[in-house]
Amino acid sequence: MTDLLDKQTAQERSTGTGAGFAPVLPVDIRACALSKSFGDTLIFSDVSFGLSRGEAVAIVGSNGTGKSTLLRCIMGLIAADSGQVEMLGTNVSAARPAELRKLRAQVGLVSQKHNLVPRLSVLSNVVHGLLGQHPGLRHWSQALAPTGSREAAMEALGKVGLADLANRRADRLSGGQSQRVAIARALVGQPKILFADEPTASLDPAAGEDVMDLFFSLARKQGVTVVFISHHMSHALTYGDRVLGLAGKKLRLDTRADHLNEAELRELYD
Ligand SMILES: Nc1ncnc2c1ncn2[C@@H]1O[C@H](COP(=O)(O)OP(=O)(O)OP(=O)(O)O)[C@@H](O)[C@H]1O
Repeated sequence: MTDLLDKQTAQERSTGTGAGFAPVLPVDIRACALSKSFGDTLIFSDVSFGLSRGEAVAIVGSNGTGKSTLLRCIMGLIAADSGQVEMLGTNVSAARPAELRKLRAQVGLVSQKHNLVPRLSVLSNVVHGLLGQHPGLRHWSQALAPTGSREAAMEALGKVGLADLANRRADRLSGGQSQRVAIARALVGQPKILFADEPTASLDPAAGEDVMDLFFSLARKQGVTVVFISHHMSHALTYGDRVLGLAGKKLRLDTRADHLNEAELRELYD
């Protein structure tokens, strides 16, 4: 579980001071002894960790070690076979559908394939980020959305530097622009937790760096707790406060990023 040092790291970042005693922050995510198999194939077992408010944690590991599966278990998109997940004080594993919907409205996701609706405008795609809070047709298209929602979506687009592309169809964007729209969509509802599954996988190195910088500067400004999967060791060490490593069907690593170097991280892949 999260130690006091990790809590102080998150607090130091959120206050920007790094000085004095930090109050203990709430634990936003607590995973306890999670195990998951698909059929007869065990993916991982006995995975436990906790994340404090405002912490950024990178999940790393070789292909197929179960990083995405772990993320989906934490988010309650699939059920773990055993163990428990608590998110923002709700027991995800035992939550009723209405509780899960309420929880998901406080959570944002940026995935590898940004999953925009291609034939809709950029602005409508960002308005979709409010569907968790306002289910229904009014938040399907910007033309139907209430003024407040349209304004929130425009503000989010402004933060990612794409306000001037609000009316462009999403399928006319470059990969980097699409991923920025996906970030705006994830942030528009002011989530408490952001999940990102290899957010730079489809981008060239320069665009990937830009997207990571933008994603983390916005997330940190808003004090959001971030869980991200990355195959880039430098990203894990630069943007994560902590690194969780999956290998051999177990959580093999749970270490502060500033206590790790790339060579140590590479050992996880041997
Ligand atoms: N719905 C599913 N049904 C059966 N097997 C699955 C399912 N989803 C994932 N798997 C398997 O579980 C294992 C872990 O997959 P997962 O996508 O979680 O790994 P990963 O670490 O995220 O991989 P990568 O780094 O390649 O993205 C893989 O062997 C995958 O084929």
